[in-house]
Amino acid sequence: MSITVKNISKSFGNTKALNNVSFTINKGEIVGFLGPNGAGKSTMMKVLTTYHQADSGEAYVNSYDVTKDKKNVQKSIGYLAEHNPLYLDMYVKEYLNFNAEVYKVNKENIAKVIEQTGLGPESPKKIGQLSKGYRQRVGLAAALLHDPEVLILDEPTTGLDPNQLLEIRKLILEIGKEKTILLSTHIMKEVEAVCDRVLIIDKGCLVADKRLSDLRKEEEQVLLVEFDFRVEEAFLKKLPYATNVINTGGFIYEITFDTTKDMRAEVFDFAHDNELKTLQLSRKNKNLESLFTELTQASHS
Ligand SMILES: Nc1ncnc2c1ncn2[C@@H]1O[C@H](COP(=O)(O)OP(=O)(O)OP(=O)(O)O)[C@@H](O)[C@H]1O
Repeated sequence: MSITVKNISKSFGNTKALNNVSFTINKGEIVGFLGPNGAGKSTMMKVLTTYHQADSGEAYVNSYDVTKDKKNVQKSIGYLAEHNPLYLDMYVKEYLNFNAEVYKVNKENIAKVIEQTGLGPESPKKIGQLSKGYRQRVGLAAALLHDPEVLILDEPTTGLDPNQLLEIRKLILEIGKEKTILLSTHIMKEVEAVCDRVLIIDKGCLVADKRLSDLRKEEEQVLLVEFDFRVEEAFLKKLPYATNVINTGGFIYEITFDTTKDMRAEVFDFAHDNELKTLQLSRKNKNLESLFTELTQASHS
């Protein structure tokens, strides 16, 4: 087990930032830590990196206790903070060299992390001259310098343009082949793009712990279809796998299917065979986004 969290609670004054949170992360997993603003993501990460001490509960990284064995925990973790502090006047190599000295890391690792994070062509430049995406790579390179088993990334793609975002995600996937990664975000697409599993936290409480593959399997398929005529709901229910039909207004119907097979072609053919015209047909899927909304909005409304 790379990370074990048991009943962790942490308050700041009257704010309960973490409320009895428990989860485990296996070696080699990429886990998304998803939650609205202020849900407790950064606080949890800071407990794991030993920056914050929890009020109660236990947490272990690489089997080391975060309160009793801070040194070994820190050696096991590479951390990219939300506001990644970089010295903009330093050259990339100089910055990594500085980090290697501070953390007493073998300097041979510098070339390795430059290669690993694709910083090669930019490495002779000053950090201040780099784009935000490349600055984030410098942060990642620094986090990887001591070759930690676990990487903790706090909102690693915030503020990046769409191209930089895709590149950093690709890099995270690549690094994830060798490391356990816990990454916080409020972007659901990010979780879908890079994670094996998602933990959803809301108001300090863990409200979901799901494998993305299970979530995909569980998904019901909901199609929104508009015909040129009124059709009886019971008639539409004759479609294979149809479990529910709702007329949402006019000649528009929301049809739920209990199958992973894409039913759009089937609906189109059904309309055609019954002399109906299909004016629109779209998939309104139940996915991570709807799960997130379901779990985090109930308590906000
Ligand atoms: N050092 C602190 N002092 C006081 N309150 C804090 C401190 N750190 C966090 N909090 C509070 O604890 C709660 C959880 O904050 P946290 O930063 O962990 O949330 P988050 O999920 O990371 O949010 P975001 O997505 O906005 O970064 C918030 O209500 C926040 O205001």
